[in-house]
Amino acid sequence: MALCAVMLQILKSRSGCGAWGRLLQRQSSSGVYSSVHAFDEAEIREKLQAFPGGSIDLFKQDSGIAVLTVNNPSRMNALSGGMMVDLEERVSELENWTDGKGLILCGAAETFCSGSDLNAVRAISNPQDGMKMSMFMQNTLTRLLRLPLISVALVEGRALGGGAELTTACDFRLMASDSVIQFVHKHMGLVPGWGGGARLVRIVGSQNALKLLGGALKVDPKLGLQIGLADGVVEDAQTVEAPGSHLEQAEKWLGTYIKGPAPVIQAVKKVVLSGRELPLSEALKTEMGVFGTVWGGPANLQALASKSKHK
Ligand SMILES: CC[C@H](C(=O)O)C(=O)SCCNC(=O)CCNC(=O)[C@H](O)C(C)(C)COP(=O)(O)OP(=O)(O)OC[C@H]1O[C@@H](n2cnc3c(N)ncnc32)[C@H](O)[C@@H]1OP(=O)(O)O
Repeated sequence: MALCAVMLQILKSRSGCGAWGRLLQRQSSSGVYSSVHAFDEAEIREKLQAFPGGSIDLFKQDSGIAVLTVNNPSRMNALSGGMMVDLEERVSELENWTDGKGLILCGAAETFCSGSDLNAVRAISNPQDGMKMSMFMQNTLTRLLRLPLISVALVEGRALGGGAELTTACDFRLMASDSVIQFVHKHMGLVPGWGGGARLVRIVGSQNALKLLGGALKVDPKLGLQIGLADGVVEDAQTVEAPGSHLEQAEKWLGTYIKGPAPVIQAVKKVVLSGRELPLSEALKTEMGVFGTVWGGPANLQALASKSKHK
């Protein structure tokens, strides 16, 4: 009887209508703030759209890897208000990409992102608007990190301020040899507001986060690797050792972790995501629900039929 109940839960979670299915759904496609928090998304969206320029470009590939590009090179890929809205829309598109497995977030013209566009920042430099932008960006970046895709930020050139925060909204970070990640917020009389502070603590620990924010330290690849902010270094395309462009190297690096069918890779991300975000008892239940989506599934049955050995 107990087994029947468990099976029922598995079947419910497969159809996405069980409690755990709902939990996962909520976790992956919702941000932090809603109308309950007096967050009026339409209002801030309209305000942000008054500051156009640049774009966020999405290129979904047959390989299951999408490339999301911050594109505003004349301003070192600073994020205009319009680009913030664009980013939210691209994240929505990715949430609905059933064949997706991986994501590379990069900047156009070999630099990552110089933070928010200072022209827009100057125009909305009052606490109320700042907090509304913070809620909007926290929602978007939380949803970016929660995508059922394994994501990597490819950092070339500079990732400054909000740009440094963007890098923390990916599962991994790869740095080009001359690149720098710098939380310059202190120099701007600010602290991170796009969720980058909270995420940074989880990535590098509170001691390192305090040093990076308090000192506005420049993180080069060596320091990045040392403190765990960087997960790898891409070689310059001109050097003999470099196996292709930075983007090709990032795709190859990511390829190791996304080999396999999309439902399995997405399940891997969901299990790690729930382990990262939920209390243990909830994470365990979520894991069981996700397990139910792949157990007896096509990839599982094929592997069982082929009597595979893992030598
Ligand atoms: C702090 C948190 C935060 C938030 O929560 O909103 C932010 O992100 S505020 C923004 C933080 N970022 C900055 O303050 C970056 C300021 N810019 C620089 O330090 C430099 O421009 C740098 C290092 C990115 C590049 O220096 P470089 O000498 O190589 O180039 P230029 O300075 O000549 O830059 C070219 C061109 O881009 C414009 N630019 C660069 N960054 C921004 C930006 N964030 N917003 C708007 N415009 C930006 C720069 O003004 C130049 O324009 P030009 O018309 O040619 O003078």
